Amino acid sequence: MTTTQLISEIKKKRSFLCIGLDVDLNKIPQHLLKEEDPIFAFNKAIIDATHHLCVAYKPNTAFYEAYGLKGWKSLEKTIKYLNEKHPEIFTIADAKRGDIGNTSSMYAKAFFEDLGFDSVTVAPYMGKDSIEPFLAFENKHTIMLALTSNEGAFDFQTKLVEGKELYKQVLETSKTWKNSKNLMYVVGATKAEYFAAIRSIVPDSFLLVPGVGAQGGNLQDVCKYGMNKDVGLLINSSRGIIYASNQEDFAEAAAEKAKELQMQMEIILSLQSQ
Ligand SMILES: O=C(O)c1cc(=O)[nH]c(=O)n1[C@@H]1O[C@H](COP(=O)(O)O)[C@@H](O)[C@H]1O
Repeated sequence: MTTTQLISEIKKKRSFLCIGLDVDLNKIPQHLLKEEDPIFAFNKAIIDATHHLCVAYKPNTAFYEAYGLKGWKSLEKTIKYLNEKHPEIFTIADAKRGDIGNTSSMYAKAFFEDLGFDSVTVAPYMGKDSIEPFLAFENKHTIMLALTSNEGAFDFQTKLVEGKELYKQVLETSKTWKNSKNLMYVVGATKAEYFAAIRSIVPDSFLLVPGVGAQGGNLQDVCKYGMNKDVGLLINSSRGIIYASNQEDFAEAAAEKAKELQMQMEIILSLQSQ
């Protein structure tokens, strides 16, 4: 999917919500465990109930890898279902990969070609040659960690390197890489006070913003400093939406939570256009 298509979908749906499909068999309604593929059954019900409210889904691969081959098959079925039924929805493989060049090329093939995701998350620690193999894919997007939502973000990302915070160095350097137009960045919703500084370095890039909901990030604060002329934000919530109920009504409960966020986004978008 191109960035232009993503922007037009945001405008159409009046939403920049991304729903995280982080499926934990201990948290899903127990009646689903009777299904042949409980993870896919859960995802399908969530997607069917929420697809009109969001513009992206983000399965975090850890939640599938943890169940071995079965889990990977559930991930495959989920992305296939999304691509066939909702090709207008942006898909993110949250895998946080990145390795020496030839290995990164294989990761990129796995997520972009074999599975058919629109994007994949990567970690920048190994530098340029670990990220450029992902960027080489046309109309695919590489979402690089910039300033993460967790407490450990302060261990390295905000430390001064040659007089400048490391996350700023990462953002600036990444702009010099080949095909950097295919980059998006992860910035945690819990770090709202950093958005203005981040936008001054990457004014036009999309930011994937996790940390709203279960981690306590605030949507209004993020939008105030993080939005650009194209919106430029994908706000992710995983547990806050998909585990709204663990009973038979789980999909409707998830849709209600998604609707709450979408309505707040609609208000923010209408204020922005005034
Ligand atoms: O790359 C991510 O998506 C990510 C980066 C980050 O800084 N913080 C963060 O929480 N995430 C992911 O975003 C999701 C957040 O889930 P909830 O806290 O349940 O909404 C998880 O899949 C995390 O792995």
